[in-house]
Amino acid sequence: MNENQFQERIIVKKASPLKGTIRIHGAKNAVLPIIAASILGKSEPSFIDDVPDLEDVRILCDAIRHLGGKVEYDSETLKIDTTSLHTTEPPKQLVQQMRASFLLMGSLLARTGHVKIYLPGGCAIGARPIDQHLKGFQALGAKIIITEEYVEAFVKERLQGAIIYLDTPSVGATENIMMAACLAKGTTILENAAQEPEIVDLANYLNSMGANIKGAGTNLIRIEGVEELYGTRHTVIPDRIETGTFLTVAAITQSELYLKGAMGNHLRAVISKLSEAGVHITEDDDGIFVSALQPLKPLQIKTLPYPGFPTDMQAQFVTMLAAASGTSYVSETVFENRYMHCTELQKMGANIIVDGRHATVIGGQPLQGAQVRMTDLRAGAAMIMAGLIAEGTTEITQLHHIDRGYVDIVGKLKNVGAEIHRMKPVESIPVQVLEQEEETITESITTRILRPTFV
Ligand SMILES: CC(=O)N[C@H]1[C@@H](OP(=O)(O)OP(=O)(O)OC[C@H]2O[C@@H](n3ccc(=O)[nH]c3=O)[C@H](O)[C@@H]2O)O[C@H](CO)[C@@H](O)[C@@H]1O
Ligand SMILES: C=C(OP(=O)(O)O)C(=O)O
Repeated sequence: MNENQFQERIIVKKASPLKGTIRIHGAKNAVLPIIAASILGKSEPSFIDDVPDLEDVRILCDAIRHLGGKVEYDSETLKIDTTSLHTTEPPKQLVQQMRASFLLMGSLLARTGHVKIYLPGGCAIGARPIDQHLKGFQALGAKIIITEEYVEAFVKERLQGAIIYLDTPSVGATENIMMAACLAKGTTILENAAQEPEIVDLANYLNSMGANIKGAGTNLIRIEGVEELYGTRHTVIPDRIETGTFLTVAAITQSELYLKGAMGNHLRAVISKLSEAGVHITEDDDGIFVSALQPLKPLQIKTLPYPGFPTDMQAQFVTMLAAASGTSYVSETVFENRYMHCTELQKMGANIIVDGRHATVIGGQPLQGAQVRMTDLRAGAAMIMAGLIAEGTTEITQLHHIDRGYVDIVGKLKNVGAEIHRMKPVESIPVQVLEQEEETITESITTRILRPTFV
């Protein structure tokens, strides 16, 4: 018995070409800021539709409940009522589980004039400072105290509109400052703002709550502060990273898939790179059809803020390129420590050389099934992709990473023909069983413990 059996894990086997339809869920990175923004609604609940059932969503909803909000989740609709709040201190243990929890800062500060929030956790893909968020709040007139563990911010009356230039187009800082500025007195101009589709979705939600935001989706956002915001109804955009992930799954397994609900407009850089690699993609009003029946060509990729190539697709592309015929070059310019999946891919036989922010992927080396870990969320998807083309069986642990951001990825892949199962960890084995079944123990325990939790 190997030590992995004491952990929950995904077992994946080499796949024949996959075929069928995969439904794309609402975007994690859109719904999280929207949940944080719901705090700004002083009257009427918000109804958020197409909310993916993800661990990050559950954690943020728990944080809202802790603050005094009422949250219900039914049939992918979240009802959030934040008309009365009773604390401005989100709980440490929830905040430290995820990066997006820090987005509670802008909305709590604007709504109540105070917030005390612990420094956020999340995927270890780089240092991930919060200086641009704080710079924005200070410009809006907040007094800030920072310790090694938490940040506390106060404002006497209302925040005041300001001109804020972001040193780097941070997604989270743009969202946090945009939320805070909605209730500030006067006009805020946010320069060098991030332009991601999730920012546009957040601005649409805020505007429908009564805010006055113009320019979201460009690098200059103008926010006229209003007196009050109220709950509203909003549908979350489809997840472009989940879509991109399944596009690369199709590419690496030489498959044909239809991604229902996917929106190509948010994925121009990814679709363009896949086309360059020889993958055929057609879009219609309901989704994206991908056909990858030719050998993959190598690529050069550089991750950049939107509309550039997304860092959240880098791990999946590196894995796909390990199966291409030729050498690819990848540069990661957004996060300084986002190649941990390469070490795991190397265990499977991939020929990848990492040098600082650059990775050279020498494609075409056959992969072998191995025991590997998910080192972060997207690396988790990358491990599954590698398992789908590796000879034999791949066992993947550290599944909490994938649960943060993909709704039932195992079930979705199984539905299109993949041999993939999620296994519960082995429970402790009674000594007498070990003694009685000495001869047949390996097989009987293995059969008992390898029961899939999803069928
Ligand atoms: C919940 C969510 O939406 N997460 C996404 C969001 O993360 P997140 O909002 O954390 O990412 P940012 O855009 O803020 O980070 C981009 C870069 O800016 C730097 N930075 C950021 C803030 C700051 O105050 N100072 C600073 O220097 C970061 O270290 C990083 O190098 O955008 C990232 C970049 O597309 C994605 O990978 C994440 O999936
Ligand atoms: C890095 C990611 O998320 P987060 O910012 O929540 O850690 C991601 O979605 O790939």
